[in-house]
Amino acid sequence: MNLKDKSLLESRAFINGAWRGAATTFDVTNPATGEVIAQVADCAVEDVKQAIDAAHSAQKAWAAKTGKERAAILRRWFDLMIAAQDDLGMILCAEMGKPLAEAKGEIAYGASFIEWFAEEAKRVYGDTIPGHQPDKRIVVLKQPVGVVGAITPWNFPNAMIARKVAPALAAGCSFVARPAELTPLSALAMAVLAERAGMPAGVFNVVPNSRAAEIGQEMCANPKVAKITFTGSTRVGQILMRQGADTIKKMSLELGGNAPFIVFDDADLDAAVEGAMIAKFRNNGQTCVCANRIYVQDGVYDAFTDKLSAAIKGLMPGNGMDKGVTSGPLINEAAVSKVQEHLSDALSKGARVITGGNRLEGTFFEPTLLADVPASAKVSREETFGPIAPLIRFETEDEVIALANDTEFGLAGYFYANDLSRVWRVAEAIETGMVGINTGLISTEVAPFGGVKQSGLGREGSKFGMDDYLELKYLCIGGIR
Ligand SMILES: NC(=O)C1=CN([C@@H]2O[C@H](COP(=O)(O)OP(=O)(O)OC[C@H]3O[C@@H](n4cnc5c(N)ncnc54)[C@H](OP(=O)(O)O)[C@@H]3O)[C@@H](O)[C@H]2O)C=CC1
Ligand SMILES: O=C(O)[C@H](O)CS(=O)(=O)O
Repeated sequence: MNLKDKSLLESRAFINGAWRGAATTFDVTNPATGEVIAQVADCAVEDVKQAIDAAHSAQKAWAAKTGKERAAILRRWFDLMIAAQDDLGMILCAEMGKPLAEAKGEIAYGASFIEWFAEEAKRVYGDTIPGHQPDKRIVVLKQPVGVVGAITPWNFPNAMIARKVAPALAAGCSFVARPAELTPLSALAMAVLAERAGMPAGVFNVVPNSRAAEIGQEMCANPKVAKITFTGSTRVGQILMRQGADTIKKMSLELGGNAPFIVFDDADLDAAVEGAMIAKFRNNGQTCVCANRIYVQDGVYDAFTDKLSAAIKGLMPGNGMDKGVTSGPLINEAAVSKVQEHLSDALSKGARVITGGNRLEGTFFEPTLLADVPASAKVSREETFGPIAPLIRFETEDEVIALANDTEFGLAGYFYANDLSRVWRVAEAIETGMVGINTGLISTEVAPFGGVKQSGLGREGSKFGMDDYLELKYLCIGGIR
């Protein structure tokens, strides 16, 4: 990697403000080439316990700082991340595979949460409530929950940590981050810059490791951990909830999705195609808010199919470091297998390939458009997490709402329509935490990101994002004469 600042490529753990190796290391490979790009300290449970102890020791002093003092450090961290955007993007592209431009975009997206919550840190307002008796005065305080344990996924190795650590630190919490084994380098680079920003020792800790389950067990069981924040599959979210039950751990969970993307007869088809391309193929289809199934109303089905097919043919899979590349590799063999499973299942149930459908070298896969997909196909019921766009034809609004909601997931949904009454009817009827209306890109730091049903608990980003890291304390003051 041709970095301007080579010190950003860190392979040690960051615990209590110090960099440390471990007894063993694990390899981090570039998914586009298979080359080993780093050998990273493989933290043991004992290391994680020490990180939790450090976070616990540091938290009270961190919370005792004023919101403005915490904000100043977070703001410096933001400034340093933006100044290092090119290097951080290159590290992210190398370990995760997304195209360099998209990786740099993720750095800006992740940094935007740090900027946003640096501002929110000064505005943790409580309440006063009129007393229920003449001598009573009531005040409601908001206080930080304490030590936060975080487990994050490989698909957004910078932004998924930033979206959690920023509100946590702004609220006065301390933080132990365990990044995905596949992509720890972005988290470690964030720690390099946190140290430079003047983050006190123990406030932010990063413990890379190759055995996620044991770290999750420790974080869930350790009484010094007040809260778990997790982004990943619903399966793992369920494991963490079970494990956290014994200590009533607070949980913020951003889990799996199965986003419907609906094109009505009155849609602007060119806008709908543009939105479908973003919602389906951003990060090569490896996002929890990707359009997983595309419903197209009868009257525009053929025209939309032709337009979308033409747009998909313009995508260029390849090494994310190369100019012009629009889609990187899938993250690993398991991801390729899931895509192939969904493809063959759909074809066996009558779907047709309009474009794509082939595995390429390594873990690259052609961006694929399927037509005439039945609602019973796996690709419309399970999260594909890859570059397959399945088209499902529908006739009526009621029919497509029922289809869209027929899933245990409820993270994001999208639809294109211009009739105002229809927009309100569908927006209110769709069972998701977030709805894109005439847009395929909804992720921003200013709005509450999160799902309903089995897509998670809590919200990240926006003014609501602080709530997950704060506790209400009710003061009842009596004897006032
Ligand atoms: N909602 C979202 O934003 C995301 C959803 N997903 C969904 O999850 C599916 C699988 O993706 P994947 O990355 O494998 O997601 P996982 O849920 O398996 O992994 C997410 C994180 O959890 C860790 N983890 C895995 N098992 C455990 C465990 N028992 N206890 C504690 N932590 C654990 C992983 O570690 P490690 O990777 O090191 O094993 C990783 O850091 C995707 O197909 C997609 O459906 C995935 C990513 C993001
Ligand atoms: O985990 C994810 O897929 C992200 O939450 C998607 S987004 O925030 O970049 O939309």
